[in-house]
Formats: sequence, structure tokens, C-alpha cells
Amino acid sequence: ASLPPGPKPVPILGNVFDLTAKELWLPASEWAKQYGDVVYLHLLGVGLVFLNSPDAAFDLLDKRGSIYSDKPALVMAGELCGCKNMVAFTSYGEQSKRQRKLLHKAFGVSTIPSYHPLLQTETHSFLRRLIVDPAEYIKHIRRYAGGLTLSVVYGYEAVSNDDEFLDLAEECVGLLSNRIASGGGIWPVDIFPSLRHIPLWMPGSGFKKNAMAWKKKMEEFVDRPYEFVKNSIKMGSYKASFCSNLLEDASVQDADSFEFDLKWSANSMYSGSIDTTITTVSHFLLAMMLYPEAQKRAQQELDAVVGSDRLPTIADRSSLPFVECIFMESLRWGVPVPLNLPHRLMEDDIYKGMHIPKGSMVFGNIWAMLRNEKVYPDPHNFRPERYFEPVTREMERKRNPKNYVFGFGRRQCPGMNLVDSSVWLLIASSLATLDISKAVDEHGKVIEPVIEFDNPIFRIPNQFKCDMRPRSPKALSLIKQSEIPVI
Ligand code: HEM
Repeated sequence: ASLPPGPKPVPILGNVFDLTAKELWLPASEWAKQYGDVVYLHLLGVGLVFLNSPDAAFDLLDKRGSIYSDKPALVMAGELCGCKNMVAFTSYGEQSKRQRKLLHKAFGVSTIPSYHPLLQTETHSFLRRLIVDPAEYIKHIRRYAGGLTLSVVYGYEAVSNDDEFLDLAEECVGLLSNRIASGGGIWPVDIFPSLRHIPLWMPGSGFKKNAMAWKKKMEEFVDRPYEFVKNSIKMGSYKASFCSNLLEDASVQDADSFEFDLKWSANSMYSGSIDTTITTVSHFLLAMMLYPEAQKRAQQELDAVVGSDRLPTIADRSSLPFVECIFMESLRWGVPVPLNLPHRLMEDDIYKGMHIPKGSMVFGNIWAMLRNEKVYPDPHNFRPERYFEPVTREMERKRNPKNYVFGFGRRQCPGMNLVDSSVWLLIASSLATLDISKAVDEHGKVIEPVIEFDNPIFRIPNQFKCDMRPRSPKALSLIKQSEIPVI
């Protein structure tokens, strides 16, 4: 069988550059139009495979998950910086299976309601921060996602903005996404592994010195919050959390590596939740600003169902079909992780007569799937009402963006059930209380947002100008009244 079709290899280093280019999903989707559902590209001895349709992604990443669930072994990020034990980086095998079992135990559909009160508290704090300083919305989303994860995972309540764990976590997530995994996590030492032996006194060894410092930080980030949980359990005063629940559940503690698995899985959730939440919520804000009719319609629905005397809760969800459409369309239109995270193929494979070589890095092209005009007519526009159009059951399932944005098969996002509640609540609560519109300059002129995407993995719109204010004096007092004070 021959290799899947694809573009001609570009000159060696040019190709590495291509891989780390901004918005790689755009050229990848052009290749999809030209070459079809499975596109192959060769890069310095490694095959890159793009799966451009749901069928191809499910057939391989899901149905053949036993060979498509490995992760590329990254020398710099994994080995030198110590990230290889984080769930998103662990190679497929016993360790990754044990870690994912712990994550499922904590974040399976049935456990999510136990987090509802916490989601509410964090959502309200987010709204309070947002109305004080709307221009810094990214900072507030980061703080929201961080605070939520610290409490869900460690039962730790951040009490101030300069909280030591929040600071440590932000520093480490920043290191991970801006330094260690920037440019797709590919470093010269990943291409020329012998560079790992370069002595520290030699020019060009700077990456190794950095790696040593970063590794130390990452380990601190893994150990300290975990020690906090263990100490609080010892002292007898703690809040139920992912860690405490599992530490008290003898049925999951059979492996010798239990503690190791637990503390690295816990930490992985922190890293997994920040950029993804920033992307998703930024796109929601952007859409509300650019499509005011959709915003109005959702607000009318909320006013009719929830009224103006209280904030929405998860219990209102089934009575708010249009808000649901806004949530789904924000995921579809935003495409938070457009090329998924790469999976590594563990054995040679044949698919529809094409030979896919062992060791290939396989990307699910979620961008192409969610911009498919056959499933989503007028795909570049934010049109939440599209989900009201009557279709067959089969199509109903097929067009639900939640089936794609969280990835595929055995590496699918373990946070997806949590996100389904947390981001929904954040969207519903923001719509109920805020008017979101384009900012206006000092001369009263509307500022058109400039939207660019610099991050190669997560489709995060660079910070844009936006106006967010309480919809009414009553909305303002609801935000202010809700539970704990602003911190
Ligand atoms: C806000 C929306 C989020 C989106 C769109 C999202 C999306 C994704 C995607 C696309 C993957 C890769 C799946 C694959 O390789 O096939 C992933 C992996 C992962 N996500 Fe999420 N995620 C979100 C939030 C979260 C949250 C809140 C958590 C933690 C509580 C989390 C934890 C993880 C972890 C640990 C992995 C690695 C799984 C593995 O490699 O086995 N994510 N996520």
C-alpha cells in the first residue's frame, strides 16, 4: 500500500518551521480540500498525518485506539523538563491507563453535580472581578480556571489574588505554554537527541540550564499542593476534592505507584484547564460582541425563565435551549484546540488501502470538521440557531461540536464533563447579568476588534478591546450580593 497523499516535503528546516507556524490548521485544511480525509506529510524522518473528517478520526483514533493512543516522546519537554509524567505527555501504557482511571473516577458524569456549588462560587467571583476591570478579562478567566481547579483538585481555596499556589501554578502553566511547549514543544534537541549530552559550559547549552531550572519548578508545582492535601487530611480539616476522595478510596490504591500517579494526574488537570478555558471563554465574549442579536435573544430567554431576582443555576439548564445553542456554537466557532493534541501511532497500519507508518504523529483536524459547510452551512459565521434546524437523529449527533472539540479515543479530554457544566454556567451567568459590546474610544468611536492568533496549539484570540457592563442596576446588585467578597 502507498502512503496517504499530501503536499511535497518542503526543505528540511523550512518544514520544522511549518509545523510550528501560526494557525497551522489553515494550511492543513487547504491540504484537506486538495488531498482528502487523510493527508500525509514527511518531516525529518517522522510522518505527520492529518485526519480531516470525523469518520477518519473515529475510525483510527477511537476504534483502533490500542495503537493510536501513544504520545510523541519529547526530549526537551518530557525528559529534560520532567513533564513526561503529566497526563497529556505520558506514553500509552500502564501508567497512562492508571492515571486516566483516577481522572475518570473524579470527573465521570455522575460526580459532576458534587462540584456544582463550587462552580457557582467561582463563576460569581469571576463576574465580580470582570465588572471591576473588564479590560483584563483574560486575567480573570485565568484566575477563574485556576481557582476552580485548585479547589476541585486539592480542596484548596485561594484567598487572595497573590495566593502562593495560584502564583506557583500561573508561573508553571506560563512556563509550559510559553517556553517549554511553545512552538509545538519541538526543540532542536528533539530533532538531534545527541544534543542532550552537550556539556553545560559549552555555548548552545542554554536550553539545558533552562530545563534544569524549569524541571525543579514543575516538581515543586506537583509536590506542594499535594502535600497541602495530605497535611489537611492529617489535621482533619479539609474540603472534599479529587485528591482527598481518592486518598480515602482504598479500591483505587492497589498499585504501588498510587501516590505518584495521583499527584501527577492532579497536576495535569491544572495544566489542562487553563489555556483551554481561556480560549473557550474568549471566543464566547468575542461572539457576543460581534453578534449582538444572538446575545439579545439569549438574554430574553434568561429573563423569561430565570427573571431578574436571582442568578441562573445548573437547574435552569434544560429550560434554556437558546443558551445551550450559544454554548455549543461558542465551542464550534472558537475551535479551542484546532489540531487536537498529537497522538503517536505505535505500529504500521493500513487504512482504506493507505499505509500509515509506525511512529507517525497523528493530528485530528478538528478545525476542518467544525468548518465543514455540509454539516454547518455558513460555517464561518456564529449562528447558534443552527442547532434548532430540524435534522435526523443521526445528524443531530453528528453536528454536536462536543463530539469533536475534546479530542478522540483513549486520550479524549478527561475534563470534558466538568467543562460541560462549568463553561455553560459561566456563559449563562454572564449573559444574565452583562451587556457585552465593542469598546468605544474617547471620541465615542466604536473600536473594531483586531483578532489574531499567536498560540500554535490553542486558538486563543490575542487580547481584544471589549466593553462589558452590568445590564441593569439590579444585575449589578445581584453580582455584588452573590456570596463571598471580591478578592
Ligand atoms: C475548556 C475546554 C477544554 C477543551 C476544549 C479541552 C480539549 C482537550 C483536547 C482537545 C485534548 C486532547 C485530546 C486528545 O489527545 O485526543 C485534551 C486533553 C486533556 N485535557 Fe482538556 N480541554 C478542556 C478543558 C480541560 C479541563 C478543565 C481539564 C481538567 C480538569 C482538562 C484536562 C485534560 C487532560 C489531563 C488532557 C490529557 C489527556 C490525555 O492525554 O490522556 N481539560 N483536552
